Amino acid sequence: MSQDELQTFGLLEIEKLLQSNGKSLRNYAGMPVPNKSLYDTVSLTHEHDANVSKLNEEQRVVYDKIIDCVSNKRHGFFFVYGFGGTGKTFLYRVLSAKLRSEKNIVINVASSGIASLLLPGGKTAHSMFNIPVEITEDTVCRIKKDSPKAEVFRIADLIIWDEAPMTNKLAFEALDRTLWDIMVSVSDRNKDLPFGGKVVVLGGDFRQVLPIIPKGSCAEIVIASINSSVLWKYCEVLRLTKNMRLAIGSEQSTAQELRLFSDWILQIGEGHCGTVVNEKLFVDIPSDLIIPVLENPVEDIVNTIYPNLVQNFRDPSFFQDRAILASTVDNVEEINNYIVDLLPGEEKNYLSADSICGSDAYSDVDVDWITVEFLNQIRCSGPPNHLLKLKIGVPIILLRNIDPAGGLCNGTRLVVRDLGTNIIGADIVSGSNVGDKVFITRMSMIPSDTVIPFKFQRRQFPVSLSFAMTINKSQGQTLSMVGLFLHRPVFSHGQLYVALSRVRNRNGLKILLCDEGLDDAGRTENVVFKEVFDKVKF
Ligand SMILES: Nc1ncnc2c1ncn2[C@@H]1O[C@H](COP(=O)(O)OP(=O)(O)OP(=O)(O)O)[C@@H](O)[C@H]1O
Repeated sequence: MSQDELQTFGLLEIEKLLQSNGKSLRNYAGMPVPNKSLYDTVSLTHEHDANVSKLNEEQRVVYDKIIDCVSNKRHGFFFVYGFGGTGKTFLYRVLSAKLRSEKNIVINVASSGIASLLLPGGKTAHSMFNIPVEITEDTVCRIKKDSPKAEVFRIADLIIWDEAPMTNKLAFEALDRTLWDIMVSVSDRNKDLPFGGKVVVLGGDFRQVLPIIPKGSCAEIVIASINSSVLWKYCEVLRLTKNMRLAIGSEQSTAQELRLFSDWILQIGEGHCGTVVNEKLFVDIPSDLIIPVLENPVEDIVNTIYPNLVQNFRDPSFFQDRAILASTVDNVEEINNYIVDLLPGEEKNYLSADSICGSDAYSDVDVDWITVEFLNQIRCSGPPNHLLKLKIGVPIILLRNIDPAGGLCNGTRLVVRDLGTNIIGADIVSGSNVGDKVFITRMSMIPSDTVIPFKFQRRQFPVSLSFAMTINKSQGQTLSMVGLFLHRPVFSHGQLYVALSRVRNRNGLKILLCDEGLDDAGRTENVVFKEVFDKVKF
């Protein structure tokens, strides 16, 4: 490589890092800029040309509408509504390749870290748009109008936001206000348009888990969804209904079997199958999917999903593609602790350092009363527990986005290889960087749990065991073997659908039902807030 090529290569790498943080070399006076486009326009053109002809009719309609808006500099707000496998990601990739090959700027984000890894140059929406964790009707994103990030949004041609239904509508409204503010200074014509006149494409599936509202009622959760937002009236819903995952590759008989399975899951997602008893919806589970309870339900599901655990435990691929899912954190912890105790090897216990945050005044809480021991006992969603029990060879899941570009985000699964005093070595087993060896250090985490009336921080490794995980945590994961532990039935919209749709075929699914109080053992409760579908207009 010549000196010039080397310099261009180095500058492009720096520019990529800067752009992933919403900045650019152009924002720093005196810095040289690469004399080539950040994207390899030739290979993007090839990628686009190879895939555009494969788009099915529905995908083509969406593609044409969006390209038309961007090419003619018209605003547009779309929702691409399709269940898993209908080719949303494929479509986003073709769109991004087309526009980037023509030097347009495309911002790809997703609500979760896992989904963002599937998008070209994807980031989580919260980090890309600096959306505050605590959000109200008046919130704006933390982006200054004269900042480099604002400049990127000013010139962006398309924003794609995947898995939109799981994000609170207030986050989209905050982005709308922020873009309005940025764009209105460019042209007055933007002042009456949503998102300041940008072309914005949201995507996802309303059958999946909706925004989390701690202890929220059906009405509260439906009202927090994007399709209850004031912005929704500007949105054009574009539907994808053809399952492309099944359409390609499978033999006829297998495809037929897969289709039946996929249709059953969709019916469950929409609340169209089952029996209503006392205003609750129950679904019959086919007997061949049920794990019989012999004595101890935990032992029964572990033996089914992790057969010959102690012998297979050293096989690096054993944990790669399987997990037990449960609806509550208590059940998840019970299963994880049961398994880790069974395994051979020295156990290492890591304790967190917990402390009350800053000098915030809590008018209704006596801070002196809050001891460290009390903080240690708090178990909340987000940070790990005070005590983390690990052994070499166990699977863990990340609880924070550490390095999304390196495949380390909230939801990435790993297998522990080294347990140091201040560092954990692990191999990535899911997502875009499978096989990479990484090191994880402790970090301070502040729970955003609004049920706790004060703020505290926990310094701990941002991981938990992942033999079992909550259904909500599994959204976005693809597994080949799933054991669904329904000791307590699901309690919120979309959970049963998400749990059942983690596997690609029926052979990979087993369900243990032991809902206390249910007379009929072959059934489980399903929760579907049908109101959320009523608000999707076509
Ligand atoms: N038009 C197409 N031609 C060929 N293959 C396609 C097409 N559309 C999608 N696929 C393939 O079908 C599979 C499912 O598509 P994709 O992952 O884009 O769906 P999705 O809607 O994003 O699903 P999920 O929500 O589960 O991620 C992928 O393997 C993808 O490459």
